[in-house]
Amino acid sequence: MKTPLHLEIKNLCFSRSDKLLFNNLCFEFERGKITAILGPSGIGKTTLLKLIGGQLAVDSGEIFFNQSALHNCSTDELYQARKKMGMLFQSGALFNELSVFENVAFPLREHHQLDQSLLEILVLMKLEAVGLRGARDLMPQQLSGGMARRVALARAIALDPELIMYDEPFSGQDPISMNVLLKLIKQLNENLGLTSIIVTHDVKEVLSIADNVYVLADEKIIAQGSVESILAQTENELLQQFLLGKSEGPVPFHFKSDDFQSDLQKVSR
Ligand SMILES: Nc1ncnc2c1ncn2[C@@H]1O[C@H](COP(=O)(O)OP(=O)(O)OP(=O)(O)O)[C@@H](O)[C@H]1O
Repeated sequence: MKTPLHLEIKNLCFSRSDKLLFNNLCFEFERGKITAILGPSGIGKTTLLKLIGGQLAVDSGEIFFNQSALHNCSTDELYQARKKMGMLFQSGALFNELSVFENVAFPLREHHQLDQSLLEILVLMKLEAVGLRGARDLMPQQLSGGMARRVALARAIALDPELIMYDEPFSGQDPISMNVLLKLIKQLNENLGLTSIIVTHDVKEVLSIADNVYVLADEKIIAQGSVESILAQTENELLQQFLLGKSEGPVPFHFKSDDFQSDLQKVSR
């Protein structure tokens, strides 16, 4: 028997400022797996994460989390579901006026009435998981970019989420920090039994840890499946251009415009 999906999106349609982003798309996220969402800039990857997290509402379509409908649930049900989701957003800034310890403690204080010793144990466990227990007393300004990202990750897992969504977790990282983060995401996924969704432009890197991949372009899913099956689609020109980052291919260099000659003739002399 097929294991029930952790998260399922059916027939999603969504527009933003009159621009159609998703035209009847379906996604399946298996429990315990890492799924990468890839696609050119502005295609709607961050928007998809916001739809899953309920920060945006679908125009039409259905979203099921643990087989419960999120697209038409009450505010309280959405709040309960969101407690099971961790998010690490691109701009996932830490609170500058709070220490590393207090940043990680923040969601625990917000959602639970814990006594101080239990709170400390939980925070130290999360910091240990990202290798930064020794940095508990530092302030965010004292951290490198990579360390700050790891503290944000410790904060994202503070409430023991089932699902974690990463938006561009590697942006601005040097190669060493990038590899540390990749390893960490994979380890957390395995050790905590998380379902992970990663939106990123770092194609090669994310394919090294992902189980499944969706590639978006032109309001559609142009490829989906295991990493192996995606890489094997050598005849899919659009996919290849995207995966290999080629400047030549189906994705045009020129923004849609009128004929160049007639445009030049219109220039008043
Ligand atoms: N608050 C907003 N109001 C209106 N339109 C928005 C808003 N935020 C984003 N958009 C538009 O929605 C589209 C999708 O944006 P989104 O950030 O989801 O793309 P993306 O694929 O994540 O891009 P990138 O890879 O550059 O981060 C873009 O055309 C963007 O201009």
